Amino acid sequence: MEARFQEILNHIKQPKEIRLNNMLDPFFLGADEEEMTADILFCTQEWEWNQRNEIHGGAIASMFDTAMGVCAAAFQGQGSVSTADLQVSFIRPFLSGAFIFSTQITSMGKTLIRATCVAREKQSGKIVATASGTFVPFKK
Ligand SMILES: CCCCCCCCCC(=O)SCCNC(=O)CCNC(=O)[C@H](O)C(C)(C)COP(=O)(O)OP(=O)(O)OC[C@H]1O[C@@H](n2cnc3c(N)ncnc32)[C@H](O)[C@@H]1OP(=O)(O)O
Repeated sequence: MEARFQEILNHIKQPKEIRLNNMLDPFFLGADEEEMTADILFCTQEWEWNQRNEIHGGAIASMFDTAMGVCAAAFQGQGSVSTADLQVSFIRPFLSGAFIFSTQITSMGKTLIRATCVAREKQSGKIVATASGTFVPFKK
């Protein structure tokens, strides 16, 4: 399973051009295949700041999209996915540092893959945001 995650992360970070997934720089920490859970780390960067030097909500939503999308693709086993919907709750501001995004695939359906994700500040373990998302295997 680790090899599958690394393959997907290398694939989405591989292009030389400036792309959002390259810039967010997700780092795989670990996964449990039976439980369909995985942890992905993001280290905050200055370009993600808003006007108060917090991480912009759009960047946080992108981290959730990438974390859950990578998990959906990895546990699905082959190919890629598209995001059908994404809901985010911003609980505490993301200040500088590292954040662990823990995804749970809650349903691996015939057409839809449903996921939830909890983001915690690495240093304190405090929950800073939660999200849910729906993903569809990419058919093109
Ligand atoms: C000029 C206009 C420009 C407009 C365009 C720019 C748009 C930019 C949009 C953004 O990107 S904003 C960034 C994304 N959103 C967040 O980071 C919001 C994070 N969530 C919160 O701060 C609160 O949940 C929220 C204000 C939305 C709701 O208030 P609550 O009453 O539910 O929470 P509360 O005020 O009790 O704060 C929750 C926790 O956050 C902590 N907190 C809040 N602000 C903090 C802060 N600044 N620094 C450190 N901790 C902070 C607060 O201490 C508390 O910790 P504890 O539970 O441990 O006590």
